[in-house]
Amino acid sequence: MKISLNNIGRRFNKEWIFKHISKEFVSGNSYAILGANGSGKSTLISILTGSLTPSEGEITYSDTANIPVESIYQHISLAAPYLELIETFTLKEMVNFHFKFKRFAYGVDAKNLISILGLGKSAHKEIKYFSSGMKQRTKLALAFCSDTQILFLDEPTSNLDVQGIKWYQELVADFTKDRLTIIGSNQIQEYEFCNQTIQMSDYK
Ligand SMILES: Nc1ncnc2c1ncn2[C@@H]1O[C@H](COP(=O)(O)OP(=O)(O)OP(=O)(O)O)[C@@H](O)[C@H]1O
Repeated sequence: MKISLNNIGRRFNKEWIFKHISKEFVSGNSYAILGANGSGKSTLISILTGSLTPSEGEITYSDTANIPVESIYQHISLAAPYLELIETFTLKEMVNFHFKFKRFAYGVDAKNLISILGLGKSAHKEIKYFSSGMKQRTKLALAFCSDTQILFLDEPTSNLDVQGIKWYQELVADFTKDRLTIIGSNQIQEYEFCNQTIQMSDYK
């Protein structure tokens, strides 16, 4: 899988957030999109996931053939602060619902996903009663454990404690092989495994 950006720029009203990004993102690699608060990391991720259009430039997705932007959602997983879980579902219902649309990664099923999460005791608790860290773990586990070629993580360790960060790093080791992983971050512990970095300040 390859995502190609050709001279991409995005503005909101008259303010250009970034300009002239030309870059290829290729499976088997992990990319960290880095920059200060408000520098445009989440905006770039929204363009890469196909949920926001660029103001200028072209984005193309290709595997064995080109994939139209309207279909790319089938190939991606995303965990991000602005992506909400369904609060009235229990954890078990949330997992079952998510995997109506995505397949489980190799070797994972609903039962051991909840065990990977370490939330077996909360399987029948509604998400609205979860702490912010429990919600973040749930978002991450759903994204990592889906059988998708592209994994997007925006601020993946927000709300995680020290143990949670270690748990996140174990998921990275277990579930990013052969995938295209793209992380929006300004925390080293989230992206130190990435072999490529993109600095938003280079595109102002
Ligand atoms: N829908 C929108 N309308 C207007 N401005 C927007 C919109 N979305 C984002 N912006 C602006 O774009 C800029 C980049 O925001 P973005 O959320 O991409 O930054 P970020 O690098 O992800 O920040 P953070 O590290 O704080 O999450 C900010 O100035 C923000 O106000």
